Amino acid sequence: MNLSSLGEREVIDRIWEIVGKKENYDDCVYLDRGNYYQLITTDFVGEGTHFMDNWNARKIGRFFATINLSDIAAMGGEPEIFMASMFFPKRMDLGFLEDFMKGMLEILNDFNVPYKGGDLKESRIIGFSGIAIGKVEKERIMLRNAINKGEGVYITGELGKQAAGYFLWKNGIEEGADYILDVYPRIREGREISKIARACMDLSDGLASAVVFMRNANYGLDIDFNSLPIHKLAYEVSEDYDIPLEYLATGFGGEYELVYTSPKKIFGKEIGVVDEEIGIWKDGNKIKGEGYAHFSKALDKA
Ligand SMILES: Nc1ncnc2c1ncn2[C@@H]1O[C@H](COP(=O)(O)OP(=O)(O)OP(=O)(O)O)[C@@H](O)[C@H]1O
Ligand SMILES: Cc1ncc(C[n+]2csc(CCOP(=O)(O)O)c2C)c(N)n1
Ligand SMILES: [Mg+2]
Repeated sequence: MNLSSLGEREVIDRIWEIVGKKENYDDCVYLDRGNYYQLITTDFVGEGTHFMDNWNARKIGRFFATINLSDIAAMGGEPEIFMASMFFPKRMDLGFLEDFMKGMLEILNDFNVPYKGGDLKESRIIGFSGIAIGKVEKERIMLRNAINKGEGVYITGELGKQAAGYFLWKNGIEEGADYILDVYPRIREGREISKIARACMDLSDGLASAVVFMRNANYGLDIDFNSLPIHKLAYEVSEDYDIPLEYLATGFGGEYELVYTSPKKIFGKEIGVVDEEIGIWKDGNKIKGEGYAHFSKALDKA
């Protein structure tokens, strides 16, 4: 059986079956260190899947550091150190590596996170695997499933810009790539949000995936599509290329904004409530889809 007939989530379940014990899905692993939790997260980006070798290397570096720090932000934490393993083909120009490092360090410097080394290997494609370690006060940790009935659902930033960028790029408009890479770690927002909110995740795979991942045994996110903050580029791309706005705003992902539930708004916009009624609703109809999944054929068709 090949991986595309299973899809990303099923493959991860198979991994845990082999281990024989299942860890909770969350943005970071958290370890009890006495009076705080240590947060550990790893994220990989690779050529062909997340970027192409002719894209702006400095922006790829910024993107790479951002997506790794983003998982610390989603738990309400502060990043402390960063490490990176790098894979390069022999043919690659040193200039790409130099520009990549500049971009990566720009983001790390914004949060005073020291780069502590990693690993370097020859490979057929360019790839980067990061490890970010951070910490959060015990009473401020935010978990995906710690939602409570009656809380509001909120989001930082806008949806659909990266999806729009992807389809522009796919249609020959090279600048589309810059929109895909234009993300920023919501560490400062996460720190503020964690003073009040208990449930949060970052949007790597789209808002539809938050609906799947943040539900618990009793409640979930009840989201009103018409209240979503959608980037203007998504409206334009939806119109110009005849791609459903619902898909661009909820099904593609790559925004790395924070979705959180809370008794009150701290940052961003209210988009729904925690309720027994679960889903993203548009004019009485539930929007289909569960977000971006690796190994799936969805993007090939788009
Ligand atoms: N190789 C793996 N082995 C075991 N668990 C895995 C593996 N890859 C991913 N997972 C688990 O699956 C979950 C991934 O869920 P999800 O993709 O929502 O998390 P994420 O790290 O925030 O995402 P992303 O990679 O999209 O930024 C995590 O809890 C992670 O530990
Ligand atoms: C060339 C190219 N094609 C498509 C995309 C979009 N993209 C790739 S993976 C992903 C989901 C999150 O990733 P992950 O689950 O790995 O964190 C998204 C939105 C891209 N960035 N570059
Ligand atoms: Mg995450």
